Amino acid sequence: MEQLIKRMVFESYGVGKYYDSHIASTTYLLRTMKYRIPQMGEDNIGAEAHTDKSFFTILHQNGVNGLEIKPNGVNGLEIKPKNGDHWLRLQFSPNSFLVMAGDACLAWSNGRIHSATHRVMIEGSKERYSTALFSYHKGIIDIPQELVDEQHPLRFHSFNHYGLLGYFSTHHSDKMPSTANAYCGV
Ligand SMILES: O=C(O)CCC(=O)C(=O)O
Ligand SMILES: [Fe+2]
Repeated sequence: MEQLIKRMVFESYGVGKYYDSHIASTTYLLRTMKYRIPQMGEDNIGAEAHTDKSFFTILHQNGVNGLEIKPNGVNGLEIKPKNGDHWLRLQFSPNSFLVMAGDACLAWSNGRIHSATHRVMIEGSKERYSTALFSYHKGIIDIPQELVDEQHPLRFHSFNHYGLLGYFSTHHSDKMPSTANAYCGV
């Protein structure tokens, strides 16, 4: 599924010729999460607000909602609100998968594909389970020159995806909302 979506994205941006070499260097991490019901006195934050550092994340959940997306700054999606400072709770059926762009995709696309800020809030009386497939890239990710033009001046330099992960693990803080900008922003 990740590869199919990547092919669709690459082809829709007219850069399908880079797809094969990109896939050849793609790596994956599969992680399952259990969010238990908060005990008395605990807050209900399952995962703090963040953007993923992956290229893509594909999420599946056990029918218990809780994932919330901050629509602030989303371009071109119909969910753009007048006041972008609230959280949208996602409701997706137990047999669906959610595909989200991460910071590597944001940089690769020269800022055209948004990596949404999201968090997990646990409410109700059912434990939540989710499984996430994160895709990464071995080696350097180049920004396709076709995605740079007068309306979209170069925003990111070529970058090492594992380098971005390392940078995030040593530098992240609430005051630095975009790891991609800090690590490889122009
Ligand atoms: O459990 C979820 O739905 C999301 C988890 C998540 O955002 C993450 O692991 O990066
Ligand atoms: Fe995430």
